[in-house]
Amino acid sequence: MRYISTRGQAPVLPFAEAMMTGLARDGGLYVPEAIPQMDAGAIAALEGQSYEEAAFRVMQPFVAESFSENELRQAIRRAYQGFGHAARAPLVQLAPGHHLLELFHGPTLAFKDFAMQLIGQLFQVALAREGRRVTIVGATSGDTGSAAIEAFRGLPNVDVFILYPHGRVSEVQRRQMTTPDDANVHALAIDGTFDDAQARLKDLFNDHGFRDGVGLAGVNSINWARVLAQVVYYFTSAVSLGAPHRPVSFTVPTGNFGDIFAGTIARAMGLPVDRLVIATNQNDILDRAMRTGSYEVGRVEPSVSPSMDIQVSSNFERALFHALDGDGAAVAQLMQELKGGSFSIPQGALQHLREIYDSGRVSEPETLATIARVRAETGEVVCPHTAVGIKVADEYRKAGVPMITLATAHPAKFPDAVEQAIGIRPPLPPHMARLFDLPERVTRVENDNEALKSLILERRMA
Ligand SMILES: Cc1ncc(COP(=O)(O)O)c(C=O)c1O
Ligand SMILES: N[C@@H](CCOP(=O)(O)O)C(=O)O
Repeated sequence: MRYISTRGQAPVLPFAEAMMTGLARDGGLYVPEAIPQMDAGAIAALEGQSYEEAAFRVMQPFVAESFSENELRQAIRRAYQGFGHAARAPLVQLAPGHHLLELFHGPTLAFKDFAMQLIGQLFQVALAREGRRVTIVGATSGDTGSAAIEAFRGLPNVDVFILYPHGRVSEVQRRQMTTPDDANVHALAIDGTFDDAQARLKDLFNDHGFRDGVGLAGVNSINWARVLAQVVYYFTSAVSLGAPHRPVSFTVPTGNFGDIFAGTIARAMGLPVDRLVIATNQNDILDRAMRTGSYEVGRVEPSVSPSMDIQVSSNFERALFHALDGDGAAVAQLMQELKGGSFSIPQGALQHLREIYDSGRVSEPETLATIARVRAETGEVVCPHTAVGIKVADEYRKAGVPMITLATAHPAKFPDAVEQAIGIRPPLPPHMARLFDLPERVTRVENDNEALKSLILERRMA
């Protein structure tokens, strides 16, 4: 399996290289040249298997040229052994025909752990094999950062720099990033929004001299390996509700479009997915784009679901690439137009996207009201991102097609929002009991590439 860039001008790479590279050298995102297929028999055979076995079967064709079967199995075993639930990604029924897929049983309590724990393992195999070291720089609206720090802290051949928007993540999220005392971990609070952090990260990748000099690697969902690991739970949850014998739909709280794009890959591999529903908070660029065909960047407005406070949604580029039949030049042209603030999705591509995705937007009062309603009706306490998903899912539920809403984070990561909605502060699990007692270590940085480059050069342990 070879990986190509969505902009068509970067070297074609095998899986391990695409994983270590992050952003393609032409500014695009790596995608597989072809999507491996799973027929109905292979999908049905996932029934009753462990999460680890399902992960192996789903991912192996994508990575076979880079990792042996044994390397992949070991990496998967190590990645998920620390999860707090035997099923890894359990399903809970919310109402008849509506299920929550709980993706927050990993060490940092958000769905990011599924991919980050695995790529932490795969990076170690690849780095040891090549005797290399890398400088990971990540941009986060709260959850990617803590998951990356947890996966890479203390490793001798990796420095981790995480950029988060100052004052725009929850206190639990911030402390998860600022309290680890490992010398290779650097939390950086940028003066700006998540979009600014992500733009600076892409600038670093597009500065080839700097990139090559520090061995820059990325663990945001610009990294194909992040998307791949997230494909697995679409299969395991759908199979436990009757796939491949009946279709299911998914509603996905969406920001950078990585998680829902993983669902798109599951569907392209042969999983019978009826609808993939994009759920946004008030930062609703994706919902507007689906409704109007115009992708227009607005201001990032802080919300009670801060991890989705995103306007420039990285992985939408991957969806466009597929919708444009793999025309890298056309994608590059749209991304060029985006520098001016907007582009129009070509009509054929928009039609293709609408065949796969529905979308909805949830306001702040609606998010809080949904947390309260779910608590009253089911006893479940959900995080604000999950509440956004549940509200939109309810608009698209259909008789005979189970709806699975992705519960992307644990409510204890967002105690202020949950308390505002239901008057309860959900407790942190025991392994995080000391979070509020530990000293914080963070550096404020300007929203400026030269300042950022100097800081990284000064701090890395090369
Ligand atoms: C809790 C939570 N929910 C939803 C999302 C949106 O996921 P994606 O960016 O993959 O669309 C994020 C972060 O991105 C998140 O941290
Ligand atoms: N919500 C994310 C934003 C970054 O998304 P990624 O999936 O591209 O890493 C976060 O919590 O940081």
